[in-house]
Amino acid sequence: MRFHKNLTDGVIEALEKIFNEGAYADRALESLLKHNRQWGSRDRGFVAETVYEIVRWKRLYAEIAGAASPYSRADLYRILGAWALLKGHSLPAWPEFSGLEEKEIRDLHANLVKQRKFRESVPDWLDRLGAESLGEEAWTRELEALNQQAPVVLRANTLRTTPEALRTQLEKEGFKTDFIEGYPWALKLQQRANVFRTQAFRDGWFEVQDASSQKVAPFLEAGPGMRVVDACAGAGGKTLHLAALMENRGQLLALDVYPAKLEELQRRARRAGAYNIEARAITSSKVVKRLEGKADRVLIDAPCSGLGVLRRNPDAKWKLDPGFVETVCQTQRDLLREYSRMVKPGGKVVYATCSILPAENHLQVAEFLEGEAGKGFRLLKEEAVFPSREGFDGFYMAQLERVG
Ligand SMILES: C[S@@+](CC[C@H](N)C(=O)[O-])C[C@H]1O[C@@H](n2cnc3c(N)ncnc32)[C@H](O)[C@@H]1O
Repeated sequence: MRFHKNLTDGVIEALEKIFNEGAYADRALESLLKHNRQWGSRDRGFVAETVYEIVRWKRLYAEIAGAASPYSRADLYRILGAWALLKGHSLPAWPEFSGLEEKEIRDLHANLVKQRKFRESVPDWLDRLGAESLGEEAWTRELEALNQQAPVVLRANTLRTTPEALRTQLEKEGFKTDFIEGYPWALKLQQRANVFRTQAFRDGWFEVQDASSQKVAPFLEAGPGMRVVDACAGAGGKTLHLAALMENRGQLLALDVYPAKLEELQRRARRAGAYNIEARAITSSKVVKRLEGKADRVLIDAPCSGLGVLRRNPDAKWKLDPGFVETVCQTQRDLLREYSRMVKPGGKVVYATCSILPAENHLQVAEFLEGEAGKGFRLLKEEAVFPSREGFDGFYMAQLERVG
């Protein structure tokens, strides 16, 4: 591979924003690519992949490069150089890479990877928390899986098409996909690509949605004609799937505390041809109170640590802290208690997270069921999805029935 200075400068600019200014990796990249429209698709691919690789393996490469936060440009270039040498690329004779010796770097690497926290690049606190929560062996396995690059998975929107017709259409547009056994609406791209420019996307034939995430809406068993509340709807990943499963019939209320997310949801709903969705911002506790005992189904896709989706958001490793995990657990506790009341007797609630931590998952549900608010509920089924086993994101879902 030949390095081009304008591209490596772009990589360094994005890393500075992500590591030193706390920018989200996807946003930093989006803005960089927007400002460099002259880059061709290969160049864009190089920049995006290099940034994500370095974000994913930050701790390992920073240690090898002897760089400490906040990183100077010289630090970041040394990190980039160490990454490139370990990938087998030869470095151009630029002053930014001077002093980087391949043998020395390989020796340092061989030594560091003996420790999981360097090999898998995680902060100490997270490594401890994961090992304490899941056990050493399971945590090692999950961390390794969470550091793989995620495949691009689409969900065929059955309000507009079928998985088979979508596959044919995408092939016509130059994108090869495979069905995934056990995931009826999922198509996996054979090669990573930007599918948002396709006619199929513009026509609302699919959403990009990980295979594990596609399990959540069916878990709620919502059908046409029901009154369904998606209590933490965000930009609507699960809401759109629910609308399709409800065949556009019945009422689907999408709630969230952030109106901007709901606006995005409404844009997506129009494209998807989902017409039974009503988006409502939670501006006060009254919004939820008025719905008490009214819904046939309630989905609580709770805010969480996001530890199950680190493959997609590797920068979360560096942005999370123990305080955030504690706060989010408290929020989950509150939401489970308050939002479950929206379901009517005989109705069902699904509590879901994209985390693999028991404290956010089955322990949270067990605590709810033991408490006062959980007295009228019973657990019908639960499923924990682990990236090492399924090859997709980590998720958890529990289906509860209101019996009293
Ligand atoms: C895991 S995300 C939901 C993702 C979304 N369901 C999807 O499939 O795309 C959690 C959502 O909960 C929202 N949230 C946070 N606090 C909330 C609260 N108190 N009540 C309702 N929603 C909340 C966040 O804004 C975020 O959109």
